[in-house]
Amino acid sequence: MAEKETDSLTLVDRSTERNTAVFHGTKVKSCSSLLHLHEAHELLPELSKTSLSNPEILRYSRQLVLPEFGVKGQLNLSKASVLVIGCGGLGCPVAQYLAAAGIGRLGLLDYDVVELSNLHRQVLHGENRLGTSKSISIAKTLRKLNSTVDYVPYHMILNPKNALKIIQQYDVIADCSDNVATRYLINDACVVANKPLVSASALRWEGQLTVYNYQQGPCYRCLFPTPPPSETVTNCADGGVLGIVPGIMGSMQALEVLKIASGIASSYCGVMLMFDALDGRFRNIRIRGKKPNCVVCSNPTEFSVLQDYEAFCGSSASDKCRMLNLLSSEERLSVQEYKTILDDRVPHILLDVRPQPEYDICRLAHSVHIPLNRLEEKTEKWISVLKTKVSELSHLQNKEGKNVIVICKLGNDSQKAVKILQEISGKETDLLVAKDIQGGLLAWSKNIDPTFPQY
Ligand SMILES: Nc1ncnc2c1ncn2[C@@H]1O[C@H](COP(=O)(O)OP(=O)(O)OP(=O)(O)O)[C@@H](O)[C@H]1O
Ligand SMILES: [Zn+2]
Repeated sequence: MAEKETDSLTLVDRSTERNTAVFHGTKVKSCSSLLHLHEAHELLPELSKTSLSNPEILRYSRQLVLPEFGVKGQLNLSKASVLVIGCGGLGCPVAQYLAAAGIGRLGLLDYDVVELSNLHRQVLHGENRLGTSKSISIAKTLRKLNSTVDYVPYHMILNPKNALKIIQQYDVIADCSDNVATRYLINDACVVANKPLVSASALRWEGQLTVYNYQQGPCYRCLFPTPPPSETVTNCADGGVLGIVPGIMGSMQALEVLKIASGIASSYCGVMLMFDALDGRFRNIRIRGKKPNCVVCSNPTEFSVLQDYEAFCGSSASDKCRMLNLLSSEERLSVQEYKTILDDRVPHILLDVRPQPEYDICRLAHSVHIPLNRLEEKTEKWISVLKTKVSELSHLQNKEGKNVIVICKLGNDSQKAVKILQEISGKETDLLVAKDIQGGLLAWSKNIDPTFPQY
């Protein structure tokens, strides 16, 4: 049987690929073909002229026998360089599969350090890496998986000053970042440097993927010329994410990077993959082509000075917790001031406006719960729920009215809630005096009660 299958390998196609073995995958029947690569190699010395070494042939054998990939694909991959920007939920699977597949050089860029809340999805780090650089952590882990890859960790933030210089040094760029300012920066630098950009995102139960600036396809700005309002953008810390979702999207991203780097075209130029993990559904949708008057790709040579992306997007490229400032300082309490209110037994209601799942995780025992989205509805039903809660506590009446102190996780949603309460209060005179707690429950845990959980 082994002999028969060895026969089915066409070993050298000298007319087109000198010194390169070409395997006719349609004839290679099963994974036992690994054996035959070796047998063939020993039997026919011509094969040793391939640029793949014996250990490489063995290591990559299962992908070498794929006719669409083959030795040529492997050699292309081994000469290719990929920059992974963001070493988090997407960056981990991207880096892992590219390293395993035998990419030549792998740039790993992230300014951040590993946190405990990263580990459910950022699976190349580990408990022993908490507080250490994410980019260096990935390089360390992957050196154990494939020591032949050239890993280049960059423990730094990608910014307008360094982006072009770094991106120019790589063949394909993978955007595994998590904020809009960085996405525009990477896009613009890729257009200027003329690099294909494989871009993915994952949040909650959903993922998206597409390839920009590739084969005359659109760039990110062609599709999204202006950034979304910063208050509408959510990150994983606020919105949540199931770890497997970036795992799936990052694997898809690695696949498209591999196809481009090995010389197989990507399937996602002008097409966007939409993944819904709750429904278990993948959909491919056609997206708009290049925008003729796109400010970057209509004239990339003019666009050589990268701009201030944080100002352009109205949001930071590094802060995980965006801090809103919707209230005046008189309308806000520090956690220390709130502690004094508790100690002095000042009458008040503590209104927690976090979503139900977060309230289920932890809460201050005396709090009353109405999620912000319910308050935002401002329907009669929810106003009356609020009024009932307040009136139930009528003995808490102060001279000025009834104190309602609002708390959330970080002190952003609580400000929005105070605004709504003020509006309601304006209509229903004498109802309440609303203030929020700066920094929310995270500040409470950090500054007042270290036993209170952080999440
Ligand atoms: N401009 C940038 N330069 C370098 N790294 C960046 C930049 N923007 C984002 N990143 C990195 O991209 C990664 C995105 O991954 P992900 O969203 O899974 O992680 P996270 O930000 O640690 O998560 P969480 O929001 O739960 O704290 C982060 O590690 C972040 O530090
Ligand atoms: Zn464009």
